[in-house]
Amino acid sequence: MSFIVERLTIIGVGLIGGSFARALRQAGVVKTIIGVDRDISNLKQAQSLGIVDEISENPCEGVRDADVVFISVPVCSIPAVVQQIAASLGPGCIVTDGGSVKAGIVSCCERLIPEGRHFVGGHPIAGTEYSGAAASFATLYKNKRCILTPTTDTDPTALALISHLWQSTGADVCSMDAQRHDRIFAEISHLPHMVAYSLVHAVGTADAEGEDILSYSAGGFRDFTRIASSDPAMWRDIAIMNHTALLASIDGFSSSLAVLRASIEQGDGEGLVDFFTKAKCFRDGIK
Ligand SMILES: NC(=O)C1=CN([C@@H]2O[C@H](COP(=O)(O)OP(=O)(O)OC[C@H]3O[C@@H](n4cnc5c(N)ncnc54)[C@H](O)[C@@H]3O)[C@@H](O)[C@H]2O)C=CC1
Ligand SMILES: O=C(O)C(=O)Cc1ccc(O)cc1
Repeated sequence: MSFIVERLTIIGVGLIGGSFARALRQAGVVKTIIGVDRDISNLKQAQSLGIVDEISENPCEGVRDADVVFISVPVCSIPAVVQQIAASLGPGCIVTDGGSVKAGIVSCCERLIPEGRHFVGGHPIAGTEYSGAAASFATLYKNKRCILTPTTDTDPTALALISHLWQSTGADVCSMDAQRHDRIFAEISHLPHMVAYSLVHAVGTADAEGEDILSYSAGGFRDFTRIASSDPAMWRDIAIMNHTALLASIDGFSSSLAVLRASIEQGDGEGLVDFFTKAKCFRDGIK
């Protein structure tokens, strides 16, 4: 077996960190995996499930002698974790992350990483509405995209190693500018989560007569709103950190909804068919 990495530390052994560990272990490319998490019961469960070999509640202790550190905690906590561990990173150590927002994280973390250590921003485009180590699984990243967001300061060897690790999980790796990443994912991921949360919120609170409206939900409502079961703290952080791009996406969505509302108000059947046909074409074109 040829290891690419001797010691990998995962800070935040939840769905994303736990799945990264499981996939790399299955691929046989990492020798020892150390898990760090502030939730000790989650951490012990990760160890008993064989996701990590060693555990620590102390991030500075956990990263000692690590070759690679993967940070998979909610996005607003990522720079704080990097600040906490910075002085404990050994020479040549590569720090990377799996956060859903990139520009703020990359600029903060590049500033925080000491000389001779490296940072590479990343985001696997795969997940579920579940959280915690027990929800993780080895095939989460198989045939899914993973986006890396290098800058002109990124060390090419560090970038190549992180890319190789993600490829070992079965992911298709590509690189993109962090600002562009945040604009794209505001539209295709963050907006849909906001719409799903607000739809369920609206329908749930519209039940003034106590008619238990939600109990009548059919497949369409359930399919469309699955992601509204996602972790609220994770989505609070994403909404706050990507607020500029997300507000622009919400405004675009509001305009689209206003066009639809006007067609309904005016009884404009042709306008409605045009609107639905255009949307159906976009949807049917997704591979
Ligand atoms: N859930 C999803 O579908 C996806 C999530 N992401 C990103 O991955 C990251 C992790 O998300 P999940 O794995 O879903 O969350 P999770 O809730 O399953 O796991 C996060 C873990 O981090 C721990 N944690 C939180 N703050 C910490 C801190 N300051 N120090 C140490 N441990 C801490 C929690 O106890 C938890 O075990 C987030 O940044 C999220 O934006 C990226 C792609 C998909
Ligand atoms: O559950 C789903 O379908 C998701 O969309 C998961 C997801 C959540 C956040 C990301 O940054 C990427 C993927």
